[in-house]
Order: sequence, then C-alpha cells, then structure tokens
Amino acid sequence: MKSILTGRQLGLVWIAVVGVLVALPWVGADPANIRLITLIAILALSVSALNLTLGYAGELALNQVAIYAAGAYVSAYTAINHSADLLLCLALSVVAALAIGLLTGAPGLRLGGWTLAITSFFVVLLVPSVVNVFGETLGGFAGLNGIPLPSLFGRELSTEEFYVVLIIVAALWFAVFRNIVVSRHGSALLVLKESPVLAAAVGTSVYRTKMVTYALSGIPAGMAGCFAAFLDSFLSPVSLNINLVIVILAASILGGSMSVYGAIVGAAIMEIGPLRTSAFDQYATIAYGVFLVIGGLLLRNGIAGIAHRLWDARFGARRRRPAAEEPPAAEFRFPEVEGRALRISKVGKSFGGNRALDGVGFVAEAGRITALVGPNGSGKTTLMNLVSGYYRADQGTIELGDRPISGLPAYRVARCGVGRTFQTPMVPHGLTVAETITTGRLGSHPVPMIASALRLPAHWRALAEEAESGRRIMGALGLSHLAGVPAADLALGTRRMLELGRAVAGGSALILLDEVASGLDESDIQDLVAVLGKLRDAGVTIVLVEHNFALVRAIADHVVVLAEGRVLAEGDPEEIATHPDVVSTYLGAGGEISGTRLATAESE
Ligand SMILES: Nc1ncnc2c1ncn2[C@@H]1O[C@H](COP(=O)(O)OP(=O)(O)OP(=O)(O)O)[C@@H](O)[C@H]1O
Repeated sequence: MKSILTGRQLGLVWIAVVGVLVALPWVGADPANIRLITLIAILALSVSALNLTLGYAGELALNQVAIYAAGAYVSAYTAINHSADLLLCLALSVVAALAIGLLTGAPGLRLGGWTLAITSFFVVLLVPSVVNVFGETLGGFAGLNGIPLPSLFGRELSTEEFYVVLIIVAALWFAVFRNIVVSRHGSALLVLKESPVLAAAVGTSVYRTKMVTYALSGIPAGMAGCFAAFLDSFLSPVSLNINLVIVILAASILGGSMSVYGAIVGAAIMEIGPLRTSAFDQYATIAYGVFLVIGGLLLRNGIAGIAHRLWDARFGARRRRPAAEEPPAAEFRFPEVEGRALRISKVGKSFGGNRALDGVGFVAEAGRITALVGPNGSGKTTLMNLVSGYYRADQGTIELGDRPISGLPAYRVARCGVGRTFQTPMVPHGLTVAETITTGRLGSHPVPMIASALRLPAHWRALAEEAESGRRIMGALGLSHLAGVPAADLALGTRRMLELGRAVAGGSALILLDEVASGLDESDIQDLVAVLGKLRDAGVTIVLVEHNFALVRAIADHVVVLAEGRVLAEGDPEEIATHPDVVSTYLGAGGEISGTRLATAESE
C-alpha cells in the first residue's frame, strides 16, 4: 500500500505530466503521436477497470469490453439522434456502465470464484449478437456510421480539443482511482483479497464491497467506450471481441494489475509494441496470448512491480526498517469499552445427522476472561463460529449485552462489537502494521468512498482519528517500532498481537480468541498474558478457545468445559482442574483436555 512518493509529491508530478500532455498539440507534436496517446489513454481507462477488480479486489471479471461497448453505443446513439455533447455522452456512458455492471455482476459475485470470470466473459461474447438484434438502430454487424463530432457546451470540438478533454478526464479518473486504493477502501479490498472470512470479521459486507468495486470499475470502461465512439466517427461490433479482452488482460498483467499507473504502462506497451503493427495482425490473438503468458510467468505484478522493487532496494529498506524496540509503554492503555456480557442460551447445531452442539448455555461475564475447553470434536469451534455469525444456530439464542446477535450475518455481528483472532493469523499482504490495525475500524467507523476519492474533510478527519487510535493501540501492544513494517512478514507471535490490536481498533466489546497461544514460545506467551490482562482491565469481554490448560489457569477467570456438544462443567480454573467429572472423563480419554495433560498443568 505504501506509495513510492508522498501524496503531495505524486499530485505535483501528475499535474506536470498532464500539463505536458495537454500542451503537446500546441507545441507542434506530430498528429500521429497525438492519436497514439489518445489510443493509449482509451485503453488505459479500460485496463484500470480490470486492475481495480483483479489486482485490488482479487476478482477476475472480464466484462470490460461489454461495458466499453455499452458506453460506445450509448454515446453513438445519443450523438446521432439527440446531442453530441461530450459531457452528456460521458454521463450516459457511466450510467450504462453501472447498469450493465450491476446486472452482470450480481449473479457472478454472489457465487464468486470462476463463476464471475465465466459470466462476465459470456457477456462479452454476446456483444455482437445484441448489436445485431438492434441492427436498425445500432448498425448491426455492418457497423454504425455518421457519428458526429463531439461538442462541449454547444461548440464543436476540434481533434486537439477532443484530445485535451480525454487527457483531463483520464487524469481525473486516475487521480480518483489512486485516492481510493490509497485509502481505507483500498485496505478493505486487500482484506477481502486475503480472505472473505477476515473481511466479515472486521465488519465489512463482502458482497457489498465486491459489488461496489465491480460497479466502480465500470466507470472508466464506459468512458473509454464513449471516447472510442467519437474517435473515428464509426463503430463496429467486430472489434469488440475476445481480442480486445486479451489485449486488456495482457496490458494489466504486463503493467502490473496491482498498480494504478501500471494500467497506463501496460496500455502504452500494447499500443506501441511491435505486436500492434499490421504485419502481426493476422496472428494477433496468438501473439497477445503469448505476451500474456510470458508476462504472467516472469513478472510479479508486472513492470510496476519491478519499479517498486528497484525503488525499495535503493530507498525503501531504510524507511521500513523497524525502529529500536520499545517495551509496551505504561502511558498507552487500550481504550476503555463498556463491558458487555455474552449470554449463550440452549444453543443447538447439527451438521446433517451429527449433533455438534446440544443445548449449550453459559454466560461470559463482562470484562472477564472465559476459557472454552474440551476434547477434539466437542464443539468449541462450532460455538465460536455461531457467535461470530459464520454459522446459524438451529436452536437457542446468543446475546451480547442486551442485544440478540444470533442469526445476524458475520459482518453485522462484528459491527455489534464482536472481534476475533484466528488460529492461523490472517494478516493481509500489502499492508503495514499500522495499516493492518486500522483495518479493524472498517466496519465500525465507516467513511463514504466519495470522501476518500475526492479527499473531502471526512477523509482527513478519519485519517487523523485512525492515526491517534493506532498510535495508542500499537503503544499498548509494544508494536510502535514496527508501525511501517509490512505486517505479513512478521513472526507468528507479533502477528497474533497484531490481530488483537485490529480487534481492539474496531472497539470490540467481546473478543473471541481461537487458540491464540498455539505455536508461541514462552516469552511470546508471557507478552500475550500481559496484553490480555490489559484488555480485561479496559472492560473487554474475552472468550478464548485454548488447548493449553496451563495458560488457561494463568489468565482465565472462568472455564467452561464442553464434551460431545454439551457443557460438562464450569467454574474457576482451580475447580475445573479438580472437577470429578472433568478428571474422570479426561483421565478415561488419556488425561488430556484437548491435548494438554491436566496432570502436567497441575504440577506447573
Ligand atoms: N462444517 C462442518 N460440517 C460438518 N461437520 C462439522 C462441521 N464443523 C464441525 N463439524 C462437526 O461438529 C463436531 C464439533 O466440531 P468442532 O470443530 O466444533 O469441535 P472442536 O471442539 O472445535 O474440535 P477441535 O478441538 O479439534 O478444533 C465434530 O463432530 C465435527 O466433525
């Protein structure tokens, strides 16, 4: 997520580049070169649409050509029959793009994975047939002639003026695109790309995020179609085919799909490259395909990825190196939360004929640590998934404070104040430690996308609040010195701490910990015990599923033992360690509570 330049420096460079491009026709640039830049800008808009969905959201959607076609035909029809005003046609193209995006994205995004790639690709294959069905209006296979020159505020635009409008519109889109991906909305996409389960756990609706991204990505593709329609005053469905899909895909892969400016680099290569010369035209599809495979195999995040790595090797390491380690500072405390108890009552859950939970009920008191223990298959994970909203209970109720949360989807449970960590920490690639902690606020402290895209005051306010909250949380966790370090590179113990920080950042009143100590060494466990104590002091209700009974004895206020989907016993750790039912049950099963010998725990 870290950009090579600061936002201000990048803005100045961008304005300078756009200024030079806009001035070209008036300083005697060759019209052929102006046309080449026009083609690059149009293709770059379409490629940016793919970069947004594929690179940032991790969804392979191939419908850019269909949306481009919609933008082109809507503009051409409007220009021929009503008005050739460029701004009106651009606006209508965007509306058409959003409509087609929502219509074609809904089923694929709901089903996910390859379904989206296939449905979106299928829509592209339909383009020529649809154009032919409306042959009289849209010109059919023969093409649509006589598209008038575009105008602006009643004045016809010259070729040069049309070029200037295109450059300015494309520059504005790329600025908005960059602002979105370098904001919490970009972080939300990286979280989603890492795992939809994680996205829901931080309170973001997976479907809504995908849908918004998909619809947003239609905007540049639709505008590209509009400009393309006016460029040659002629439109043919013949060129809106699989070739164009492959050109866009190859440009995205070559330029770097996880890059804003990679779209421009990739588009430039595809337009300027030797493969675009007429001699290659008959082999174009094969050539693009080869280009695509080579780019995909040899380049990690394309040319933009190479540029980033080179820059990092030269300047980045110094900036990202951890500062001197500091112990968790006493002045940094976790923000106080209003204690809320978790009440589980008569909860049942079956998988087919397997009764995983059968009338489970207990209370995890507010501001206390409750441990959930039991042998393998006793239903601990199922219960955690029910509380988090990943599963629905067949019977019973789950309440946080006085609010029922059973039956809510996972992202809404998270927004009610339930945070969690995972057995294998889920830390998205591409985010620093500070940014990862901030992702905990995605669901609980929403900021409108428009505010981030246009850098409105709400964006800056949220940024300042996030920085202050992150500083406090990293201070309390002892992670301040790692703030700028890529989070995914950290050791297991630090990533577990980070997950706790993320849950705290969201203001969670209840934090569910799934085997939080597994794989940690003695010193990591000591740090963890200290942090969990601080969280409890801040009023957070903690429920932990733990195999390590020695740890349970060290930190839990209350222990609930599950066996075969029922509560076998509950009490404080000492009571449980000597509880006759627990001892007889587990001694009979080898003296273990989920792998930890009670006898060993007792002797420690
Ligand atoms: N998604 C699922 N589909 C079918 N059966 C499941 C599913 N999840 C859990 N079960 C079954 O429910 C029962 C309880 O499993 P669960 O994973 O909740 O136990 P656990 O106490 O967490 O075990 P472990 O300590 O091994 O993680 C087991 O019999 C398991 O096979």
